[in-house]
Amino acid sequence: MPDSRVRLSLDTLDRRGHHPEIVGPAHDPRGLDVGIVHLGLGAFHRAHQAVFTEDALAATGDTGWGILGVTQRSARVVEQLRPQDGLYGVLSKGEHSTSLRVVGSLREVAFPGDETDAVLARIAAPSTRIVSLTVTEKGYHRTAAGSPDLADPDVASDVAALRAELEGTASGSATPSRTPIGLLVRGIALRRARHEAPLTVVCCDNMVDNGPTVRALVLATAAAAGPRGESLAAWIDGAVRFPATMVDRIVPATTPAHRAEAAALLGLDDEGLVVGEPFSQWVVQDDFAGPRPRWELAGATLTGDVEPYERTKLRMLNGTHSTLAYLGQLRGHRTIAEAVADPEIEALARALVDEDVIPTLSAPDGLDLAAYRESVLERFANPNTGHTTLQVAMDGSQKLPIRLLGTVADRLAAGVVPQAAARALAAWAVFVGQAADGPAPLDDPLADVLRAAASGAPDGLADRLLDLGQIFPAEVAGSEAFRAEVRAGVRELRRGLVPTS
Ligand SMILES: NC(=O)c1ccc[n+]([C@@H]2O[C@H](COP(=O)([O-])OP(=O)(O)OC[C@H]3O[C@@H](n4cnc5c(N)ncnc54)[C@H](O)[C@@H]3O)[C@@H](O)[C@H]2O)c1
Ligand SMILES: O=P(O)(O)OC[C@@H](O)[C@@H](O)[C@H](O)[C@H](O)CO
Repeated sequence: MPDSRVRLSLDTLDRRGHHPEIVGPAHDPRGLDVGIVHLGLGAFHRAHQAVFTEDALAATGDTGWGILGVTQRSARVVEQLRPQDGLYGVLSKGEHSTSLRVVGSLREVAFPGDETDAVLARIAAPSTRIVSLTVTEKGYHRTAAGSPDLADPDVASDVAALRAELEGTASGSATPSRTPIGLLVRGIALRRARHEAPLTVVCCDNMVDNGPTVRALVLATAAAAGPRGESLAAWIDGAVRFPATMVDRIVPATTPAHRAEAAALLGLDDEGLVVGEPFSQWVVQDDFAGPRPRWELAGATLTGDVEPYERTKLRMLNGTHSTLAYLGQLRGHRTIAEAVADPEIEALARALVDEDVIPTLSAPDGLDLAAYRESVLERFANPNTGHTTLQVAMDGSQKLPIRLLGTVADRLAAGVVPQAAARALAAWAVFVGQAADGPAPLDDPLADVLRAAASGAPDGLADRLLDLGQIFPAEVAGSEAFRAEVRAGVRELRRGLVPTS
């Protein structure tokens, strides 16, 4: 029996357990060169794009698509993965099955806090053809209008560094980058200065029009750096592509229990372990400036139009996920699986999908939306992922506009007041009110604003939150009928009922 105190690494890989449920890596990691720089080396990238990339490499024998993973908020992930030579396991937890695969496509890791020079050089390297991102919604540092938040000191620091680099006044080693978009634009500037090779930026965050959204942020950030920045923006406009994507796999935060389970299987400790459901889907707009991995050979869909997939997924899956998270929190359910097993919550989730969301969708490629709803609810019911309601509930100010408010705006424009969506927002409002009052921290970049809005007379809670222009667009906040529904939902929840429409 291998010693479970030994860490997974290239040197220890052949000491791993050989149970049938353990596979990988699908190729020899030592033979891979970096061709992708990934910004936001969280759990999701490791369980999703890195796995698709590894499978594509295994299918073609191509060795040019190893990944450099960049983590910007803290060096912790680098500390976990560098001693493991980038190797990590993905523990797949189905309702009735468990398997573990070791992934070897991640070849390098970096923390821009002290390695900005190295990351910029990698983005600029001719062998790099793709920069991908999963930095969470708040990682984009946008204003309510969607432009780069130039008043944010982190954004301002990257813009100042970019300006100095473009004007040749920067000296010594690079100013540490503090934002993903700043890092990306500075890397593209260096690439243009060195050889002008085209590049493709693949956003894999859950955002509406994620590719075009990142493109607009990149162009505006470049243009904010003075006349040379404007010239850079014009070059990017022609040389860099920003395909849209739809990404789907439920990947909860890894727990010590997951690590213990994987160590028992593998016979090696794995600090970089991630956990996911068996299901995985990736739809990518086939609009690349240069070569790309043959992800379609790994099961991805490369298509001309991602929008119907993206809208369906964000509104049906993510909108329902957030609804389950807030109602689940209010009714004491720790996990999403427990929340969806609560009949009253499930009834509201079904009403949300059937009455509010589906009328706003055109099914992609003939997808049966009722069957999709069932598959989503079934995935949520998987008790073995352990996805917590608290994790899904975090950052509501960033998620709700993407997941629910598009549905609300479309229904209001069609002359219908979406009652289930109003109840979902009421659940968020009561959750914010309770979190603001209680001992648990409110995990949201707008926590201070939310806390201020939550204080005051309880009867005005819904209206004070709906008045926040950073979250609610005028077409939603301006509907008195919709406000009345949200208020009614808050009153019912306060009486301890799950409101149903
Ligand atoms: N986990 C999932 O089930 C899942 C599924 C589909 C899509 N996604 C997308 O992937 C994103 C990341 O999910 P995850 O599970 O990897 O989360 P995670 O918490 O494991 O990782 C988050 C990553 O984002 C970076 N980040 C966060 N805030 C940042 C900031 N302000 N500036 C710079 N970087 C920042 C972190 O450094 C980290 O690399 C989600 O927000 C979502 O858009 C996740
Ligand atoms: O990852 P977040 O925190 O942005 O959102 C939490 C979940 O709703 C989300 O990650 C889903 O699990 C995912 O979108 C499924 O593909």
